[in-house]
Amino acid sequence: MDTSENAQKIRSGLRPPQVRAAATAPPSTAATYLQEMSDSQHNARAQMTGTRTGIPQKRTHAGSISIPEPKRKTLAEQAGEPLRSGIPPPGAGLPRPAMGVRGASIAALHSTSAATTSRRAPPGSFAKSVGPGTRPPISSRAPMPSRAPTSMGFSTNTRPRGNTRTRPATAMANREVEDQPAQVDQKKGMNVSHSSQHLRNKKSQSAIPQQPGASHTRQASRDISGLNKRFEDLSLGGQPNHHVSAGGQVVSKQQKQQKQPLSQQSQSDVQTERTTPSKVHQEAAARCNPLGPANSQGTPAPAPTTPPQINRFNMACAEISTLLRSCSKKLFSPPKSCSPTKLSFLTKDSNVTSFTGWDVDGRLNEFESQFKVMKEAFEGTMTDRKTLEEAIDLAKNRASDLEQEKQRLVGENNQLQSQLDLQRQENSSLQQEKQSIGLQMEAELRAHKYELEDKQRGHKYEMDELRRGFKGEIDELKREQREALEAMERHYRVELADEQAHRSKEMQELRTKLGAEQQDMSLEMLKKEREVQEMRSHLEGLTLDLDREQTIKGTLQQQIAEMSTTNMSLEDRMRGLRAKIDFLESDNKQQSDSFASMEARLQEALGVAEEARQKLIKEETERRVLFNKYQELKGNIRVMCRVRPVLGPAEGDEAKIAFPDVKMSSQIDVTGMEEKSSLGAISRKVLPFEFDRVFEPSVHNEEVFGEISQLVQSALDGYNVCIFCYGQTGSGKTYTMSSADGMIPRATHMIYDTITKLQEKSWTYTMEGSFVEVYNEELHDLLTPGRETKKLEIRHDDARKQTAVLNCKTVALDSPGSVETMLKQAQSNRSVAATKANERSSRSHSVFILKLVGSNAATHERCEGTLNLVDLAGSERLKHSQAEGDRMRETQNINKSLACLGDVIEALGRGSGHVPYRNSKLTHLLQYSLGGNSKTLMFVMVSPLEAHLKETITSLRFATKVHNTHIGTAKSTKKLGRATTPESSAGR
Ligand SMILES: Nc1ncnc2c1ncn2[C@@H]1O[C@H](COP(=O)(O)OP(=O)(O)OP(=O)(O)O)[C@@H](O)[C@H]1O
Repeated sequence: MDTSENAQKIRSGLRPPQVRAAATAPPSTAATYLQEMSDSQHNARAQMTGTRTGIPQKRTHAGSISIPEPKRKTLAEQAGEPLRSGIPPPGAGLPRPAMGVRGASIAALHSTSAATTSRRAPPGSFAKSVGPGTRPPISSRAPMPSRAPTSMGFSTNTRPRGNTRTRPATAMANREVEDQPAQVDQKKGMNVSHSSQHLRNKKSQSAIPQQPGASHTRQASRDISGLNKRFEDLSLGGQPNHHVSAGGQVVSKQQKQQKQPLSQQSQSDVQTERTTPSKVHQEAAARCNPLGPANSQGTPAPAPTTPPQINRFNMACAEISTLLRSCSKKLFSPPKSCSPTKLSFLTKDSNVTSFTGWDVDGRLNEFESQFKVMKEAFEGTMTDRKTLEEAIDLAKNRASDLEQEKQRLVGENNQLQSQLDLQRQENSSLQQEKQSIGLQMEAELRAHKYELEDKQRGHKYEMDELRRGFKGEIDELKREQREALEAMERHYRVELADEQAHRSKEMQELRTKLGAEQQDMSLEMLKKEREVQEMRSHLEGLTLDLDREQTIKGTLQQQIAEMSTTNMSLEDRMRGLRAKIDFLESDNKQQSDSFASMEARLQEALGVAEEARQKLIKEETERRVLFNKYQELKGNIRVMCRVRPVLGPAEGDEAKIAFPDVKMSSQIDVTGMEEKSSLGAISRKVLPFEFDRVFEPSVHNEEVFGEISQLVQSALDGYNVCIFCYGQTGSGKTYTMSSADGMIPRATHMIYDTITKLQEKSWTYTMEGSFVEVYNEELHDLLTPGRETKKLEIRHDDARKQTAVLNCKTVALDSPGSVETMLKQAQSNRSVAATKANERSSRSHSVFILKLVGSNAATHERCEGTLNLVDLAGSERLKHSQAEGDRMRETQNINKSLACLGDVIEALGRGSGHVPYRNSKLTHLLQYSLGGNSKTLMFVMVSPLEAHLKETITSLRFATKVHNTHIGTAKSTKKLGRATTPESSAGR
């Protein structure tokens, strides 16, 4: 065996022999023993590892095996296997990183050597210790008398059953005692503590069997233990951060963290150094040299707090210790018989005949080479020891400082511990107090709970008592309430019945009253209907009477004509008779007879004529009565409307005025102003107005007068008649009233005609006219020039129901031409008065007063009537006045007079006892022509222009208000000389 092979074995886990043992024991014998012990140990450990755990092994350390161990072959089986020479190449089992031995624990080294030499070795390794040949007899293996018959029996010692002491004292036992904790620690991944190492040393010492060379072994063990102890003390004293493993190897904290890879690295280093044994010395020198190149070779640097020389020294010591331990184990191993060299493990299949025996020389040479290497390393280490003593001293000083710090900390710790004890005592007292309070509270809670339950029971009992008590009271109250309700119900039923009876009685009374009222109303209705029927029948009778009278009149006129004819014939006969008388005078007797007959006939004719005249007068009286009644039936106040024509295009647009009532001509529809609704739509309403007669623009004054001629006749018959023309300026009032063919001339002409005709009936009339103006509530005589006029005063004759104006000129209208003269004079005077105002006619009321006084010589009747033809001021001044001074006064007076006229008409319509005639000059002047026996006609004049539409509507509304007024029945002012009135005449 060469040097490299020895070095390889040293790094693979073979322990260097103990120095003392190596020095004392014979080299050959010691080498043989060591080699045999090592092989046996490897075999036994391999078997032990595989059989003891029985679980899949994993490599937790450099020497651990992580793969399942194959089934252990028996020695007999291994003996039959072919011999395999040499140690398996490194890394044949598991790959191992290349690492140095530094930092690897001794246990790891042990495991590594066991794994590499025994467990991982091929069966041929057993041949090195056992040999492939025939196994020597057991007696030849005297050094292991107490060993188990087979290696399997060794596995029982590996179990922690405490039978290691009873195991036969063999080198295997010693190895077992040393390796087992290390292996366990390796499996746990822990470092072996100082005490455990010390204990193992003791165990190993106690486990050494009494065998030859035991004293040397014990001495060597003590030396190694002492050396380890010194190294460990050195490590502990100089490096607090380092621990000593089971083999005395120093492991830093950083190395702990890198334990696994370091272990693997150490394995790799061992494998590497097998091939280069010369590096051992170099490494040892490097380890001893603090400034050596060890760190530069990738070795993990020690902790910064540890001097590098100390680390290297510790590692070198650990390596030395490892080597010494290996040697000592070899020394301690019991002597064995020579192991067969280069033989396979002995198995049942082994060919025992080929066993060649034990190679003692080879093993001895190997041991010697190892010893030399170890000696050299030891010498180098010892040299380094001296170099590192100073570092050790420093470490000791550091240890002393740390010891002082430790003492201080211990003191503080004791102080804190005492405080902690006090706190604990206090805490315990508080806990006790808490417990006592808790108990007290529980007791109080229980007491309170019991008290509460007692009170609840008491309250429940009281509640039951109260409930029972109240139940009776409630029943009593319910009964009383029920009785009260029943009493109230009876009472209210009685009241309800009374109320119903009372209401029924009232209903009955109301029904009776209502029936009576209905009957009264029915009777009233019947009475009214009868009155209407009577009126109608009376009207019909009057109409028939009128027709009859007219017929009679015609007949009488015819009779008169006939009588006139007869009279003429009679006169002719008289003339003939006179001629005949004359003839008879000549013929006396004959003539006398003819004369007498003729006289008789004449007297008869005169009697008939007188009778006819009397009848005619009587019929005229009856006609007046009937005519007045007819006028009364038509109404004492009438309203007629007249629309003037458009004079030309210069006047502007024409308003939309319609006359829908073609037959009666009593309605006028005026399309009103544009109105804008809330939605913005523009519309115009059609406003209908109804009057007694409506005259279209095409109607002339002649036709208009035909309607008022009856009123003129009434005036001739002795009634007061008032005809107004109301309307805005330019509507045709003056045209209607005072124009050449207006109402005034036509009335006068009619009156003249009528008077002439009435003369036949013994009626003679006197007609006087006056023309006044009401301006600013003052009367002005239009027939008197302005400078000559006097203040006019109104005098009323209540007896005659006539009005006289003092200082007013009255013109006797004895001819038709006198009326035109009067009208022209009035117009002339009005123009003179209007010198300061161009529109005087529009701002004053003109009143033409025509008094008619008639007398009937035949009947001695007398009648006095007044015809008032009034041209009112323009009505538009009512609202549009913005005048000042005189104009404003004019306007105010016009408004006042027109308002008073409306008030008077309204009062007359209501039948009020007081009629405000005196509120204005106009109404005061016309007092006896408005109401009473008077007859009133109002013409509302309407302009056809769109521009005057608003005033037109206003005028029409005013006229409608007047039209709805009914004035009492007119009475004739006729005074007969014999107190004959038309009514009395009619009655007759
Ligand atoms: N029915 C008609 N036919 C023809 N022309 C008429 C008619 N009515 C009125 N006129 C003419 O219209 C004009 C105004 O008429 P008139 O003067 O009568 O109005 P008025 O209201 O009486 O005036 P004022 O109020 O100023 O006295 C006159 O020129 C008149 O000739």
